[in-house]
Amino acid sequence: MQSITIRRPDDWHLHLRDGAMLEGVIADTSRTFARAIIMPNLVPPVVTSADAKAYRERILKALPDGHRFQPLMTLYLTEHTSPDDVEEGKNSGLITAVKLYPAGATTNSHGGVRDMEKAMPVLERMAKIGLPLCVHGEVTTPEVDIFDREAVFIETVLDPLRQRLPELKVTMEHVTTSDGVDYIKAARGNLAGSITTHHLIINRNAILVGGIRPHYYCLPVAKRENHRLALRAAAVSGDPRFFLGTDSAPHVDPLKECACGCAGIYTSVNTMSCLAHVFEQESALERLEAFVSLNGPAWYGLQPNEERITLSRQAEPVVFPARIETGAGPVTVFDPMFPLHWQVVQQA
Ligand SMILES: NC(=O)N[C@@H](CC(=O)O)C(=O)O
Ligand SMILES: [Zn+2]
Ligand SMILES: [Zn+2]
Repeated sequence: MQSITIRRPDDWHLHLRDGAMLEGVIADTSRTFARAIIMPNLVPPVVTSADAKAYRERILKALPDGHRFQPLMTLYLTEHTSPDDVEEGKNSGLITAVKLYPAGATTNSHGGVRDMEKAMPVLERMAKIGLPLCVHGEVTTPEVDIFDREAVFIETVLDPLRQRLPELKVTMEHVTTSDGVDYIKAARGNLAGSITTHHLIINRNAILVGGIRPHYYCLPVAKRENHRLALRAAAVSGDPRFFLGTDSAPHVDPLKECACGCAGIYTSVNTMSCLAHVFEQESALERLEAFVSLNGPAWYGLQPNEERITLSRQAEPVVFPARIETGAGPVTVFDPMFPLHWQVVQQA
């Protein structure tokens, strides 16, 4: 197949940041994607509907002329989040989901939830009104090995929560293990998972073999090859419970290339080219649309986009920039370590 036309995709997990970084990165998403779930882990985080409204306005203001893009806002769940504020945010159409970061799990998550008990009133309200909870599914207990944090989260936090509140819709974000894939597949409803572009492509060797490579470091950290293969099988299966959330997470290079580098991989620039490559390798190009354009809206109760984009396979490798320049500084673009031949040739 040399060309494929699909509904315009959405990104169900995206970090746009704020200020000069927001201005520098937004076009890389809005050029191709119609909508994205916007992560609330700013400094300070987006915790109230008023914060989300103001952030949404800043995003729309940063949007280049002529780009049609809808930011779907989330609130950062804290132990003090007000159930009424969350409900009002949902009713006004502002809020698409609430995000749970276990305290300390990832970038800018120190204000996250320490004691799940304290979050129960708001989680109960969300279950009642049908507002999904997006979770960064890793425990932060220092005794738990970083490669086991997702599996232990499922067992000790997620499953008990779902047993207690089966009506709550939960998105397990950036699934990185076969444990996560199996848990989602075994669920009898109200559970889905997003998968990033990079976790379909790299395993943990990318970070550590031949030298330490900070631009492949993200959270949850990439796992062993058997996990990557399980993620690929889930993504290309067409199973409606799996969809794209790029988790594209820009950090300026000096904050990654240092003694204690930040977690996050910036994939917005070449995500669709990488995904077409993966789906072609898996002989599943006809299911790319389900993963990037259909399964996500169905889960979030939205219509798929009516516009179409076309990707075509170029004879020569497509050249992407190694890094982009933003007003905040340079940001390295994800390098899949193989030539990319697919290119979005027609945007909506
Ligand atoms: N994925 C990452 O490695 N980093 C994200 C946070 C997150 O999604 O956990 C970030 O905000 O930089
Ligand atoms: Zn996360
Ligand atoms: Zn993220």
